[in-house]
Amino acid sequence: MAYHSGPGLPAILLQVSQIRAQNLSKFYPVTLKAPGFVGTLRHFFQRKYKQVEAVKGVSFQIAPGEVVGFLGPNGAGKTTTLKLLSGLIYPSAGQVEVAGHQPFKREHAFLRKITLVMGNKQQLIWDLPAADSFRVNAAVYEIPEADFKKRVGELSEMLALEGKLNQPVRKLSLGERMKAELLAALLHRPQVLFLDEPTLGLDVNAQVAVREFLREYNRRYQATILLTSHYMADITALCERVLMIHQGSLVYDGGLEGLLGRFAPYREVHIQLGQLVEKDRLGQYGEVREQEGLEARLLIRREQLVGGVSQMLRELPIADLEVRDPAIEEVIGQVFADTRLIAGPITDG
Ligand SMILES: Nc1ncnc2c1ncn2[C@@H]1O[C@H](COP(=O)(O)OP(=O)(O)OP(=O)(O)O)[C@@H](O)[C@H]1O
Repeated sequence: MAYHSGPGLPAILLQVSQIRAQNLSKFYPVTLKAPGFVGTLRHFFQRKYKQVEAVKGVSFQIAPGEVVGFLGPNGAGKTTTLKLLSGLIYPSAGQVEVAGHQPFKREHAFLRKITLVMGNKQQLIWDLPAADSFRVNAAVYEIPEADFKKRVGELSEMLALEGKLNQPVRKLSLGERMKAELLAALLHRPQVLFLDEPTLGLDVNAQVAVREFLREYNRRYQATILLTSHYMADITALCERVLMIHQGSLVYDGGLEGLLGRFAPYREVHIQLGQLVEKDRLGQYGEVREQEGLEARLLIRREQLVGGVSQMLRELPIADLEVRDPAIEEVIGQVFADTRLIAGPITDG
């Protein structure tokens, strides 16, 4: 059995996996219907189906206590994978094991160990105070009264939600509501957290608060977290390792740094000029991304970097020059815009 060996992972974590997917696939049957009345009639008598291959032969393992980012463009298969891992849907093929259970069996012992939070769905009852919804969760998960009170106190302090739990959920701000959703989802103290866009739509301060809470929750309870987010700041702040999925297939499993190295076909060159140079002239050395006064930022393809930089130093009035990796957001955008980049082995090596 192969284990992930990402950078900085303590050796003890390499011995077991909390989440294991092996050739995991999910195909959804969808009906095909030609447009118009004739199409509807034909569809009524002779239904035609096609398979949407939402997840195709995905394999990975996640060790206890790891926080892993799950990246991919819209429709890539992230939510479907999270639903497979939390047992909401049955796999079409392959194996899946989470916390020692086969998720689709939905055993009580399994449900006590996991939670699934979807940023676009809510479980709290709109017209009731969050505290009342927490009571429902406590009953479902059979949490003893003393533990319940202790956990609500502890989590509401970590989430800075004190004083907010006794008013109807509809009166909370979006950020407070999301934090209350997290509190409800974590009352049974799950070991494995599947988080689908937990910061969706939140303002920057609330995003930071949720991020810090998740980091602290992971540290305090050694919880395993698999997290999707369209905000790269969530991923860079929380995850050393990322999985990237594209059109249902896993295209990358490794460190964030390795993702840059593998997928960024260019590097960023920041220059400080001694005197003004026209943009057209700068453009001869690379793609000018920004130019303001004497400062400019260019993208130069990796294979042309050494030659390009030496030429700039020879021909331009350069006062200072620095070569950096491009921002991870730009890299991801580039990967998804250019699918040729994602053919090849899955590795960060
Ligand atoms: N119940 C369903 N029936 C049919 N097709 C589905 C169903 N659920 C998802 N799909 C399709 O499966 C593919 C993967 O969808 P999924 O929701 O897993 O993607 P995603 O990566 O989570 O996307 P997003 O970032 O937009 O949420 C898409 O093509 C989607 O249209």
